[in-house]
Amino acid sequence: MFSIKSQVESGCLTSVPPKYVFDKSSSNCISSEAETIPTIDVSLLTFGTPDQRSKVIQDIGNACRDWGFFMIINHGVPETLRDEMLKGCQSFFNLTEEEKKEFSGKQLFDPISYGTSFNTNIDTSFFWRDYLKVWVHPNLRAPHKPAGFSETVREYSKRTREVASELVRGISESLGLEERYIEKTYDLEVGSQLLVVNLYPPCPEPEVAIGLPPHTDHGILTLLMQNELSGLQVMHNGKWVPVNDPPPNSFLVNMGDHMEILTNGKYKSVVHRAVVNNKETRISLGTAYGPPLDTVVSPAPELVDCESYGSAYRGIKYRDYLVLQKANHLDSKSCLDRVRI
Ligand SMILES: O=C(O)CCC(=O)C(=O)O
Ligand SMILES: [Fe+2]
Repeated sequence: MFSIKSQVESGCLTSVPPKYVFDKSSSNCISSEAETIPTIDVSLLTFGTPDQRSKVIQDIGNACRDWGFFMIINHGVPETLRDEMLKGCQSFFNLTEEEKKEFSGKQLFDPISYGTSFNTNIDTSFFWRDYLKVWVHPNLRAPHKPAGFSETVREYSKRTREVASELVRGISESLGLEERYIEKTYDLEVGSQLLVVNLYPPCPEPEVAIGLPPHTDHGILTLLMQNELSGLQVMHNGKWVPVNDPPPNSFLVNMGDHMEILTNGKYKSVVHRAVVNNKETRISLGTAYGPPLDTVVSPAPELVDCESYGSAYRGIKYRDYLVLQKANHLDSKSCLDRVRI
């Protein structure tokens, strides 16, 4: 399997090969309005006055309900660490194909896997994307190449995990639950954390290919950052909202399928996609937080309105959900639809 990076760098691609042509026609309506994606100052959760704290919790709740997606600033992850992480990822992808081959995982739960597209065994059209996936919690296993990368991955994973935990506490409160409710009920302290690095090389015909098709993320929430190039689009009120010019040093946060399951649909996972450009390589780094792999997640009883609707999703082991997602086409909310009651 050739990485798309090596194909682009071979200099032979003047058009998109047929295998990479992706039909966007079923849902390609780009929002023309200047939509404002909410921005949350997360430092107020820890350092704000009681009034500022309750206001920010309310803002988080509104952002989760209305968008399922928001940006965070003042999160405490140093800019130098973010830069170092981006450089480390770039250097990883710059290793030779021979060197990277060592990391091409064979199984879904291999601690490290390097590959291209999503699942080349079943993808009907390939995505213009190479990836590196690393399980960084509860056990950290990072690539031993390039030099120094594993230390950066360790530090980045630790610092982003702290931010995610803070956010989950705020989200718990925004639902009227005790601050640590979600964390305790779903054992998040020993939960899974999967780092996904996406590399999207320049594409000769960006309009006919896709970096990542419309999909939702499997975990509870995802923290995402990118190099200076845009490409992420978020589905909002039936239209794609391009995420251009996020505030400097911000993370993008999106609700995953397990947030939708555990809140019984109160906070929905958000469909998003990554488009490509014809100029430069875009890199994005997503960190997905979830429960331990063997935890069965079902809607929190406190959030199930038994009198009217009852549980909207059946309980499923996080591990089984991941298997289900990987065995099927990455396609909007199709995986979540399988656990809906
Ligand atoms: O590249 C992006 O902005 C999106 C990445 C993404 O959606 C993912 O890794 O799940
Ligand atoms: Fe995603």
